[in-house]
Amino acid sequence: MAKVYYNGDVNDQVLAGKKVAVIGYGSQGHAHALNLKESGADVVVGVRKGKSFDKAVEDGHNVYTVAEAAEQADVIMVLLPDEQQQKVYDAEIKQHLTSGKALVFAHGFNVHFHQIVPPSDVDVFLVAPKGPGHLVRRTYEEGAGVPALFAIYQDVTGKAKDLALAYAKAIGSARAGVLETSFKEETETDLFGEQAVLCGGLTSLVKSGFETLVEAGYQPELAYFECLHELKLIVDLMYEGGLEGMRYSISDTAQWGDFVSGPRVVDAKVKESMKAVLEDIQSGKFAKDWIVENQVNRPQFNAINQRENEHQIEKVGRELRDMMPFVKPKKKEAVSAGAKN
Ligand SMILES: NC(=O)C1=CN([C@@H]2O[C@H](COP(=O)(O)OP(=O)(O)OC[C@H]3O[C@@H](n4cnc5c(N)ncnc54)[C@H](OP(=O)(O)O)[C@@H]3O)[C@@H](O)[C@H]2O)C=CC1
Ligand SMILES: CC[C@](O)(C(C)=O)C(=O)O
Ligand SMILES: [Mg+2]
Ligand SMILES: [Mg+2]
Repeated sequence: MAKVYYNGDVNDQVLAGKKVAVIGYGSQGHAHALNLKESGADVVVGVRKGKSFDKAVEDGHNVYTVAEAAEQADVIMVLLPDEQQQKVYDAEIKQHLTSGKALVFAHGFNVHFHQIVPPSDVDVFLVAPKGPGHLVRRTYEEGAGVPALFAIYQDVTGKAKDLALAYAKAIGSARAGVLETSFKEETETDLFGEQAVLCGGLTSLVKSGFETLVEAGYQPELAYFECLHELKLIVDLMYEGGLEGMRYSISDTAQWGDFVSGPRVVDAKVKESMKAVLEDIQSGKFAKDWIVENQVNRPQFNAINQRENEHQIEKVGRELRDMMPFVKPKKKEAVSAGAKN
């Protein structure tokens, strides 16, 4: 079994006396900055002026431009959108990466795909929570945490591993378990997971199920409950007890349908498609396409996003969720076009 690090395995002292700059105050940024601060770390936030900046000030942080934060920090955690990182790194971070500092990421995309080439005299590592930033924050507040991966790309000081683990502990992840990986493995598995299963696979499965029922004449509200709302309740059981734990709670009829119909829907062809998705990630094709899409101001991303938001399942869902205040996002985790913090 892989070595899993927990709080008791971590030497906190390596973070003592170091200033951490959290660059970006979105989904991950706000969670890291608040958790680090409450764990006793010396934190500053670096972000451009706007909603995120104002929110970071409101949350009680010392907030600077990216360049000012990078200049004063020993540990620089880059929590900007992947597609923005190279530009901001070149303009505001690179010149402040003096010898012996640490450059840190929550996802290996830019380093692995050579968009950012760090200088050879700094530590470079990643601490990647395996969950959305708002849950990194929420679970920390509840006394728990989101598991994380860490990977060392460069260890100049000889302390990179200790520092990565101390960072992971300070954001709450060592309460749940921290595993060592490489930049390559983290980047490729994270991209695969979100595309094939967690986000892309799931939204396509949910929409296909919803459309199949509605096109067959069933009520959209019923299709929403069956194919989307109840999913959380089923996934919660899988989260707590794996597939077996979930199957313990469902009826034997459902379990039989799971066994005989599940593989008819997600069949060998789907697995072939998953392999093709993985190959595009491994070859760098996905990364190249995404970088180019951003260079031309995201025409496809924006068009698909608009079409998705107008799908019938979203309209029905908004109406139904308005009637269920208890499913509303906690605090300010609301869906909005603006800052994701
Ligand atoms: N979302 C997640 O839960 C996870 C993300 N990650 C990784 O974490 C990193 C951050 O992602 P995520 O938290 O989703 O990012 P978000 O999009 O939620 O937040 C980005 C932040 O960066 C700021 N920002 C954007 N562009 C600039 C700029 N040009 N100059 C200065 N600040 C800028 C935004 O400010 P503004 O409000 O002004 O736009 C915002 O505060 C990525 O590497 C991602 O892969 C890893 C695990 C999970
Ligand atoms: C599943 C999506 C994710 O990889 C994540 C929350 O871990 C992301 O990039 O946001
Ligand atoms: Mg992920
Ligand atoms: Mg990801």
